[in-house]
Amino acid sequence: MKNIIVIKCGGSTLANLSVDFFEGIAAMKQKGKHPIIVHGGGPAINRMLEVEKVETEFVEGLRKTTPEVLKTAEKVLTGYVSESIVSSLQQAGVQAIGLSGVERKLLEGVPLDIEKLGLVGDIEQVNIEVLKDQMDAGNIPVIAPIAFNETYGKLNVNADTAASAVAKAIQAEELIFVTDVDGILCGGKLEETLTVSAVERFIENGTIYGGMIPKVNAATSSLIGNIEKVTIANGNGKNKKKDGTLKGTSIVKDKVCNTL
Ligand SMILES: Nc1ncnc2c1ncn2[C@@H]1O[C@H](COP(=O)(O)OP(=O)(O)O)[C@@H](O)[C@H]1O
Ligand SMILES: CC(=O)N[C@@H](CCC(=O)OP(=O)(O)O)C(=O)O
Repeated sequence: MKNIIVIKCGGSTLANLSVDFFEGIAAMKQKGKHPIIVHGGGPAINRMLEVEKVETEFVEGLRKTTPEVLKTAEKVLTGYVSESIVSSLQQAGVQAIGLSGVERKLLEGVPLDIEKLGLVGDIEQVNIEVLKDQMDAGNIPVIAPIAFNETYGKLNVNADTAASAVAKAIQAEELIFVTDVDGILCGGKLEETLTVSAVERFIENGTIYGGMIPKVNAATSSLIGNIEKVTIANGNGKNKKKDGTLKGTSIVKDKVCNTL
């Protein structure tokens, strides 16, 4: 679909998102773009698990998910986090609707490795009709990364992975990861544009680590089909271009060498 922009709001930055940020999304819609939000909520899940005295562990950037952890993750993501984004968008003057990935099988998942990660999924299919129906009704979809699975019922999905799957399936023109840093930093300096192979080198030499790894992997895997531009930017709103769009790191395809 034309003019679709998928915006992934990282849990790291949700508390810092300003009125200005949500008004920016409302302005996008008023200009004829179709924003879709996919959100995380890792820190909020951590806080709730602490209150509930449930232990949690990350394996290669992914939360090992027992049935108990899944219950809490779902409650936090589809409840508190989703509702606060929906209400902020509505305060900015646009209609929004919270959707769990389970809703009408919006996100269909497959377990990655039950033994190692428990109920953690990758996305096998995105049923974009669910999104189209909401957009046709004038609503901005706000998606929580819980996927449906026939065997296990529900799976916990990394929100960067979910955003990338949604962007690819709906053929978005742009994917933006909003996080708590200005973009990809190298020696403290912001890299404004990086090619896929430069990103791979940065992972190899340790410049990119931790939570940035699933994000850049999701970013590079999105650079197929319609998506020409993937940006990683800060949600604090301090880093803006003259036209009001967020400044950050753009990840672009490697130039194809013409060997003829
Ligand atoms: N090269 C890098 N440049 C910037 N941040 C990096 C880099 N490598 C790792 N990071 C880390 O990635 C974090 C963002 O990922 P994460 O915490 O998972 O955010 P989110 O919740 O937004 O998905 C940053 O806060 C930073 O600690
Ligand atoms: C499998 C897995 O790790 N799921 C994540 C889902 C939320 C998420 O990805 O939130 P951020 O965007 O804040 O990282 C979790 O349970 O924390």
